[in-house]
Amino acid sequence: MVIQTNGLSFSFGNQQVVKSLSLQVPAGSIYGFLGPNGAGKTTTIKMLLNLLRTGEGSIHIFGQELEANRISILSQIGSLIEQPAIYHHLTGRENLMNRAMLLQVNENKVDEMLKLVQLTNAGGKKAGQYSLGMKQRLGIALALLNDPKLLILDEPTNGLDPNGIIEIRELMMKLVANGKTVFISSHLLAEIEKMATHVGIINNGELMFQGTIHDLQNISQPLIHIETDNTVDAANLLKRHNFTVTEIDQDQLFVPFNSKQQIGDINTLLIQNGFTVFGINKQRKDLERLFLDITTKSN
Ligand SMILES: Nc1ncnc2c1ncn2[C@@H]1O[C@H](COP(=O)(O)OP(=O)(O)OP(=O)(O)O)[C@@H](O)[C@H]1O
Repeated sequence: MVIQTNGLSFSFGNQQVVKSLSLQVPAGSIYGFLGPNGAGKTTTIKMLLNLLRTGEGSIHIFGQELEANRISILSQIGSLIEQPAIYHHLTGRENLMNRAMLLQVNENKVDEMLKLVQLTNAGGKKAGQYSLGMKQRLGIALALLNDPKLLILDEPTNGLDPNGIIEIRELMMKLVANGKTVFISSHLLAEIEKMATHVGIINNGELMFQGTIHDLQNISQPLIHIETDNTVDAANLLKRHNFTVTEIDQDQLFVPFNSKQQIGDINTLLIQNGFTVFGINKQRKDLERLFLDITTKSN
């Protein structure tokens, strides 16, 4: 394991914001650390980077205890938390040159990094004029300059447009293909699902799920959302025809999605039985619904 925590906890005053977290991040993974705002992601990340002192529990990175091996461990981690530390009056290339000199990294590495994050053409432009996505990529290039084995990124896609998100995703995949391990936090399930190999889900400081992306897909199966003129009767009809109805309220009901054909079959069945179908469509589970499933399944 590249990161392994055991019973990791942290409190701000008497508010416990991280509760007995046991994270397992395998080498070569893109580990998506998923949770709503305020769940405790940034606090956890700060502990992993030794920016906050661990309350209780232990952190091992690269198989070594963090506090006792702080310098050697941190020198092999690249990180980006909150805003990237960029000088806006310098060009992207100058920002990298600056850091390269500090770290005594060969200048060649600067151009290599610009290329990796697709900023070669914009390298001569002032970083203050970069879009948010370009700034994030420059921040990642800065974090990668000393060739770390592990990259820890806190919500790197926050505020990015869809293109910016795709660029970050592609970059993560490239990094992992080059043998790195990436730990990336987000509050968006859809975003994490598209790039992660492993996922940890945190809510109110507690780890609610940890596993491979396939394990997650098993519990985050999409749903068919159906709106008709009589929800209760429609649900009963579907149940009589062996469809599972997972949720029902006044205006809508949900059936687990299996195939497009199944949507057509349900539509036909409802119409043939005299129902008016206002809407029928495939829907991904949002984080709240997923939490609900995880908690009901583990009870
Ligand atoms: N310096 C601080 N002092 C007191 N409470 C704090 C401090 N920093 C964070 N908290 C609280 O700790 C909890 C967890 O915050 P944290 O920033 O770790 O969550 P997060 O999952 O990263 O959320 P976000 O995505 O909104 O940053 C929140 O309730 C937050 O208000």
